Amino acid sequence: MKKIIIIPSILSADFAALKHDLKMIEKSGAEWVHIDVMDGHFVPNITVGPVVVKSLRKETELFFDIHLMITNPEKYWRKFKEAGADLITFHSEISAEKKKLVEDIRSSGIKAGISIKPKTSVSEIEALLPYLNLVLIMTVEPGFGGQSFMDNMVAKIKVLRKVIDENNYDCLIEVDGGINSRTASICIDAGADALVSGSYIFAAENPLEAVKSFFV
Ligand SMILES: O=C(CO)[C@H](O)[C@H](O)COP(=O)(O)O
Repeated sequence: MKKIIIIPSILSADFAALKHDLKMIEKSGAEWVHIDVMDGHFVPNITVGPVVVKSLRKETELFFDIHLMITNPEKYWRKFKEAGADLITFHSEISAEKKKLVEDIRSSGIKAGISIKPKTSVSEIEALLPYLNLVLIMTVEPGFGGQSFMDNMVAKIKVLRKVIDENNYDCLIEVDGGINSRTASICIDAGADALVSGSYIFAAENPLEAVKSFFV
C-alpha cells in the first residue's frame, strides 16, 4: 500500500503558538506542513508572508509546502524560496506564463506545484504535468479553512490519477479542503497521494491525536 503524505495546515492554528504547533506536527509523525499564503486579492483573505515563513524555518526541519493563493506569484515566489520553502504551489488561474514559472521554481532547487480551484478542470493543466512535482486539487473554494468538502471534486481526482498513471508522470496529487477522517478515505480511494487538513486537526480537543488518526 502506498504511503499517503499527511499535511497539517496551520491556517486554522493559533498564530501566536505556531512554534508549539510545529513541534506537535513533528511529534505526530507527519513530515510536511502546509502554509497558506493569501494576498486579499486572489482570494478574499490575508495570511502570512515570507517573514513569517523565515521565522518558522528556524524552528523546524519539516518540509514546507507553501500554497500561494496570490495574483502575482511570479513577483513573490523567490522571497518564499529564500525564506525556506521546499515546495511552492501557485494557482492555474493566474495570468503569468505558467510553464516558465514552474521551470524557474524548479531550477532554483525546490519543487513546483500548480493548484486548481473547484471550477477549473484537469484539462487546463494537462500540458504542464510532465514538468510538475505536484498538482493541488482544491475541494473547497480557496480562502478560508473550515469549509465542507465538495464531493463533486472526487471525479476530478480520479481523472487526474488516470492521466498521471497512463503517462507515467512523476507528479503527486494533493487534495486540500474539508479533509477529515471520512473525506480522507474518499480521496485516497480516488487516487490522492497527499492530504492537507486544517480545521479537523486544530479544532480538535487533541490536535496531536487528530493528526495521528490519519495514520491508522
Ligand atoms: O487552502 C486552504 C483554504 O484556502 C486550507 O489549507 C484548507 O482549506 C484547509 O483547511 P480545512 O481543512 O479547514 O478545510
